[in-house]
Amino acid sequence: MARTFGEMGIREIQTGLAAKEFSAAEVARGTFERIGEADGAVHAFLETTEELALDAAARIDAAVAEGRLAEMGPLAGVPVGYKDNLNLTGTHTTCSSNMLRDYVSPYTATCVEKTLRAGALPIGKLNMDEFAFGGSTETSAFGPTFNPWDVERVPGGSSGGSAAAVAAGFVPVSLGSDTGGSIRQPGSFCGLVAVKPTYGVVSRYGVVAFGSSLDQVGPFARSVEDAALALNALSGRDELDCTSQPCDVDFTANLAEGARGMKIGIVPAFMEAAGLAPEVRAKVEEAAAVLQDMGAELVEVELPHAQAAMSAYYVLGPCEAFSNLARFDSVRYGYCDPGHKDLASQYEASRAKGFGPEARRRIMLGSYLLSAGVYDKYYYPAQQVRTLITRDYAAAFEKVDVILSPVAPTTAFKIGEICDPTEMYLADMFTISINIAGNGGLSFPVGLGADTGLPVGVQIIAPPFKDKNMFRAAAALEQHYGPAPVAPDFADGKVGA
Ligand SMILES: NC(=O)C[C@H](N)C(=O)O
Repeated sequence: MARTFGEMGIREIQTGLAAKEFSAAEVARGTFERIGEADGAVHAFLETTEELALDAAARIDAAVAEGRLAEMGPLAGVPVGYKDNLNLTGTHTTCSSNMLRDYVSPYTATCVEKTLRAGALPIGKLNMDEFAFGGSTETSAFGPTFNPWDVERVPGGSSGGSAAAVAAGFVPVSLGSDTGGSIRQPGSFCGLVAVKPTYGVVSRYGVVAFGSSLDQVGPFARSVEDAALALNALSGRDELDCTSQPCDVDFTANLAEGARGMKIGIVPAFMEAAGLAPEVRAKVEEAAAVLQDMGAELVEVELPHAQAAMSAYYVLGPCEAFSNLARFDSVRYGYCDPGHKDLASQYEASRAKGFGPEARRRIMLGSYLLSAGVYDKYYYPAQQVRTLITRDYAAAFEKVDVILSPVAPTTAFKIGEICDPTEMYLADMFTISINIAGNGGLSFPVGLGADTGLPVGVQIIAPPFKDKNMFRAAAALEQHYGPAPVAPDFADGKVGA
């Protein structure tokens, strides 16, 4: 079967549009056709948005007819999918929860709006762990997403649908959100370039909040250039989010510079961490050697407080989630259990039925941790740990341009394999400290693990607002490893053909 549009990269689509080899309407229709044929095996999409995509395509086609394609923006004619915690007017934004099963967005998130203004074709909303709590996309109220590399395995989470849609070749670009690893870990499990920018690079307006001081939106793509182009479209100051920052960086600017002269930090404690699979460790060492061969210098750095990141996150994250999720009270928002005589029992029943077990666990934990007497013992010290971790990174980045580390301790595990929540939390052991400190992290796919034969990512961590450093190092690795392939069973339209 022929190459599908979703398998193409941004440049390939735009070159084809400019040369009139195909129209944007054909790109949109072809994309939905492919999703219709093959998403049954993956379950990446919760909703597709044919009408919106065809409207956007008509605008692109009109511009092509007038020779104005270049004016239509960096994502002109490119199919893009959105995690289902990003609002898009007129579509459901369920956060994969029964609580929001019927919620239809009355407004559009700034990050989504920016992709639309950059010419993207909006393809639909993607499955996720409920309210972004999880590392496997198994907690979705609508059933799990399957990893296109092995459909018996998880795609990672919480942005599992976003990762799977790109890995299966349904779309070249998708957006996810990352609070503790939720872009980078599924990026690693599905073999993609997956970017958690520095906190503040992308506006959070219209993103259903989990941990407001940790959440950040970023792109999934199969090449470093596509991820950089997508971030160019997403980034920048937004008056509607006071934590967003001005950003006039072109993330594609130094992709061709190579690694020569870069200083790459290696954290010995990460490489020795208990639970790190030998095949993942071997891949990180291999990537370090590749960069060294290209003329980069490897420098050991210490992050002495990073081992406390997990404990701090499971205090700060639930506390922020507890307060953010208070709005789903069955009156202002969310599922309302019928037939209750008083408000207290309506609240209780609606929240008990609307939220799944992991969401309830986080809410209860947050409520306990913020209660009088307990607050001082946990929340306050967790904030102090946060400062120490931030200082550790600042000290390390005085010596190096980026830090190279594992993304996740293992490759993708089987659906249903991890039932203990604390074991699931460990999937984020290398990603969480970056959200805590606020700097950027990128997962780059370095091929398949020697033991499991599944994709492995390495994490490239950048100093705050120097995200371009991680793009440069990732582009250098891409010279060696090549861009990420579509998962073999799905490449060239195999599944569903
Ligand atoms: N949203 C995230 O980054 C998720 C992280 N795995 C968590 O469960 O909190």
